[in-house]
Amino acid sequence: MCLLQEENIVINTNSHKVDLNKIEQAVTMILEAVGEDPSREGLLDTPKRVAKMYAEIFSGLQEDPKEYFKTVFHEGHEELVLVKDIPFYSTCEHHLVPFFGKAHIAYIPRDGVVTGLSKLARAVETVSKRPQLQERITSTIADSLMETLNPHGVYVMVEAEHMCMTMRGIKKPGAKTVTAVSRGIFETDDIKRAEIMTYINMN
Ligand SMILES: Nc1nc2c(ncn2[C@@H]2O[C@H](COP(=O)(O)OP(=O)(O)OP(=O)(O)O)[C@@H](O)[C@H]2O)c(=O)[nH]1
Ligand SMILES: [Zn+2]
Repeated sequence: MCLLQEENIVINTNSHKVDLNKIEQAVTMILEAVGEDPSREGLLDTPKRVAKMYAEIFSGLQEDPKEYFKTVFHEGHEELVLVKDIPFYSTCEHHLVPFFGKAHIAYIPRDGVVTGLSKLARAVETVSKRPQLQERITSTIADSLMETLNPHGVYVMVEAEHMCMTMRGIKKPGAKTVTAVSRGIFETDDIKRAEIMTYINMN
């Protein structure tokens, strides 16, 4: 999230600085390099817009998803909690094009300690807003939850379509990548894992 904009530096809530000037110069160079004329009317503000866009889509860099899980409630609930179909948009670190889809996050609280439901979605948002790999989104969320709430187990599944596989390269629109990470009890308990799959697939 952007707090301040002074001259050409955007300062995020985490004090991470994004140098808008530098991005603008780079975008101008890219436009020139591909044979465009950056001074034509339609492109005049493009470097500025792209710089603002990068500040937004990479705002999760140096934010820590674990911060969200400090919001806890003592509810005595020791059964499954699942927030599913959390939409996200991220950026493939290899090609800097989007990949997007849904995340499903499940955990079984220990000692009745639960976190706010929205915090699970906030963690997805933070981790997505970085140059990323789908596998890393999945494991970072699972490990952050394990380290902060110390639940009996965590299961995270991410389904996504990668535009580097659809609009370019191999060009396979519709191909979906599914990544899943099990921690704690979900690593060993096949029935508990199967239960989550049932809930995830349920309308
Ligand atoms: N494991 C993993 N691979 C990804 C992800 N996003 C993109 N990739 C892959 O990263 C690989 C990069 O391969 P390279 O051979 O270095 O790059 P490239 O020549 O552009 O590859 P092609 O996409 O096959 O044209 C590609 O196979 C992409 O599909 C991701 O989230 N996880
Ligand atoms: Zn890619």
